[in-house]
Amino acid sequence: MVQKPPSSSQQHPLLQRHNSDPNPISDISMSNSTLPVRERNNMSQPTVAYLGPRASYTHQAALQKFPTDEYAFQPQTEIRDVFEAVQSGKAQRGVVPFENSTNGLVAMTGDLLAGRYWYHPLVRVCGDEYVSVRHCLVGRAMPGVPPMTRKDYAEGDQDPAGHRTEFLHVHELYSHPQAWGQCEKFLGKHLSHASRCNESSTAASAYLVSLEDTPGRTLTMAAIANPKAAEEFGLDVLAEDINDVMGNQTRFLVLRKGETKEEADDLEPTTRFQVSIEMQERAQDRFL
Ligand SMILES: O=C(O)C(=O)Cc1ccccc1
Repeated sequence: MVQKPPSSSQQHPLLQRHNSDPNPISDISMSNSTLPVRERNNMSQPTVAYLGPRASYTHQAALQKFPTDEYAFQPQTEIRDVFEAVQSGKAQRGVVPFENSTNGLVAMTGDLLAGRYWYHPLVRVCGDEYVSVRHCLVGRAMPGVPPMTRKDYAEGDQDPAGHRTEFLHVHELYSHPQAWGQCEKFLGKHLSHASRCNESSTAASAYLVSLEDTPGRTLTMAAIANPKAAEEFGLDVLAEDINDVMGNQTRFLVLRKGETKEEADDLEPTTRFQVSIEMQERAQDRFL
């Protein structure tokens, strides 16, 4: 589980930071850049591929890690597209979500690192970045209805009926599969009637909801995403801070292409059905 402690000595071995990049493109320093920053296509700048679209948590991790005046940022639709961009050399670095403090490994990243999809033999992990994840329910607000706050939500806990009616009109929820498990209390209490649809990222789910303009449908769809995604795609925040655990964090990995095929050949392909801890151990072999 990821919980960024004050000192790395207190970290679980699987979660220790890997910030040393023996082969940096340039000096990779932290930056406090905030969204939104437009992607640039300046060929002279190294490219960072990330799980997009803009305003995803992964975008935020990429912007925290790489200075926006030195790198071009390239959103990718799927996590495997980030691996592909790094493997093919189209991007010099990749950023993917890896694990979360509330509900653990991001399965697709684990699978790709462990070799279940053995198509990216030269991709290596060369750094990491932590992002505080404060999910919101985003969609179209009823006219005049303000966002539900965490305080409203806590007060709801004391309601003997245990249920509230604010979101009965929402029938379809969209998000990245990892987000459901981080918001189970809120969803169980307010949206147990809604069906859940998996999208490639939280920001992609907000974008999808924003595309719906059929009268009578717009209020029935909502997404779990970053408030910046609501802003980016013209949606309203319907409920703030809906993650079960305050201090919810995700650790993102920075990928780069390995120097030689020999490095890759030292790793054996895994079988399809290895359990998560074995995948994590094997994934560790990919760290530089
Ligand atoms: O980056 C995103 O927006 C994602 O969808 C990945 C994710 C999902 C849940 C928590 C953090 C990152």
